[in-house]
Amino acid sequence: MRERSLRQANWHGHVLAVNAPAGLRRWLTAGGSLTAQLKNHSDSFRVQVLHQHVATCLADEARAIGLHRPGRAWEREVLLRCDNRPVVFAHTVVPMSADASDWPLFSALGERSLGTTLFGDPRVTRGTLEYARLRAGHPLAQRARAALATAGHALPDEQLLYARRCLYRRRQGSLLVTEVFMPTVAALVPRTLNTR
Ligand SMILES: C=C(O[C@@H]1C=C(C(=O)O)C=C[C@H]1O)C(=O)O
Repeated sequence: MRERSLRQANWHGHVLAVNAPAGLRRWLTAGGSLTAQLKNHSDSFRVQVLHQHVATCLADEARAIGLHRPGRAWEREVLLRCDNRPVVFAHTVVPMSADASDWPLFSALGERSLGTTLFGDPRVTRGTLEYARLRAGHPLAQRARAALATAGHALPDEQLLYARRCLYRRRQGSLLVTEVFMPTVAALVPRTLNTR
């Protein structure tokens, strides 16, 4: 049981349940596209693709994407960088049952933001946001730390990581986006005259 609890998070429907610091809470609860928000808080924004491949989905996301147990899914993991500093580790899964017509742009995204294909598409519906504080043993916390360490921005082991996830649907397909926010995101400042 202990092993299971370390590798799975308690996802809550209300951000206050995870007791996130105020500076993070506003990001966790921000509506609309995270990409658009981050672009408005930086002079340069980049999606660094870590990988996009077939993998076994995580234990605490199987049911969310309609699987009875962890199974194969398309998995995309990226670091979102503001002014070249990684601020969000994002993990997206699409069940293999989805076909190309459900998410026509997903497989060829490259360094384009997934958000640009979700927001503005009238066929996409967005579910409710869920929030969690990830223990150090959660696979997404481990992957986020590894990605940050590789990028030269290692986090102390005791650093708490807060995440949110949201289920998107389009035609017969589902797509689950989980975003792990780095503490540095709280220091971003809006660009008031951003004309991009
Ligand atoms: C869902 C969005 O797309 C963002 C970009 C992602 C990507 O390119 O893989 C993943 C998650 C998001 O942080 C968004 O911008 O809101």
